[in-house]
Amino acid sequence: MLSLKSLTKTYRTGDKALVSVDIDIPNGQVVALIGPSGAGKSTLIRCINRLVEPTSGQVLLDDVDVTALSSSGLRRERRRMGMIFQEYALVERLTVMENVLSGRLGYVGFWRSFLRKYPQSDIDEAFRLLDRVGLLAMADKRADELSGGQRQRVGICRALIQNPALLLVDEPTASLDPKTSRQIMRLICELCQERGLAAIINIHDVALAQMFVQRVIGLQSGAIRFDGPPDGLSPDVLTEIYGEEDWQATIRKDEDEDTEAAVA
Ligand SMILES: Nc1ncnc2c1ncn2[C@@H]1O[C@H](COP(=O)(O)OP(=O)(O)OP(=O)(O)O)[C@@H](O)[C@H]1O
Repeated sequence: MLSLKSLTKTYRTGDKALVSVDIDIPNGQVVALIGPSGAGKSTLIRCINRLVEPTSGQVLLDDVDVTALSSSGLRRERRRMGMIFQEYALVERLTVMENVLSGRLGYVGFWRSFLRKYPQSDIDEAFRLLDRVGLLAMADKRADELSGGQRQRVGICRALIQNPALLLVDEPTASLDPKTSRQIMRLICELCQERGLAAIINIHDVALAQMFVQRVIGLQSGAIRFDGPPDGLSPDVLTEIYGEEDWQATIRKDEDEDTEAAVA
């Protein structure tokens, strides 16, 4: 379980990026974080693993107070938080397998990591994960030979091989075409369910979020304006989060769901 308690971030510039945010996310639940540019979505994700230091409030992951950890304790705890990025953050000249195994760097000792010599159990797990995401045949390809969707699958494997308790996902589909975006969202949600993993996905595409997650949190000016199931995103709610707009075309309709189920 992830609990954010009165999480607040004010940058040195005076920008109030988060204002007393309270969220509980049980294991296995995938949450989409939506909101306009500047709402505080990236800040929220980065405060959870303290890439951005919160100004006040608490982050509790399975009763560990992440906000109270020393730097060595924080390093250990970050292993339990897998991150998936918009731009994949792969090492281009390394193979798919090496990129996946780099997710284990926080666990292996200095010499093993320096020599990139991983235990056989890690290598076996990397093969299992690549098989799960449909990339087994590509294990020896260089990362720079992959498509965007394939790269994101490698990024997903690298996060999962950490054996995390939580996935922090920052705009995973922003660089992908619509079909690949759906495949990646579906994959992330399935994997979280299979592994009982909690996840927060920062996503701009409201309709895509509605298709796949059980819960949506809408941020605006650093505060939560909506927290509920995807079908609760009415035009009024979207107007409160984003401002005045014709929302009918954005809100997902039941017919879309039927089409999606038919092509899946
Ligand atoms: N390093 C920083 N220093 C000062 N202010 C910052 C910093 N990073 C973000 N901000 C401010 O904090 C607020 C929230 O920014 P944040 O990047 O978290 O929003 P976001 O919802 O992720 O936006 P986007 O969707 O455009 O990525 C904005 O007002 C932004 O200008």
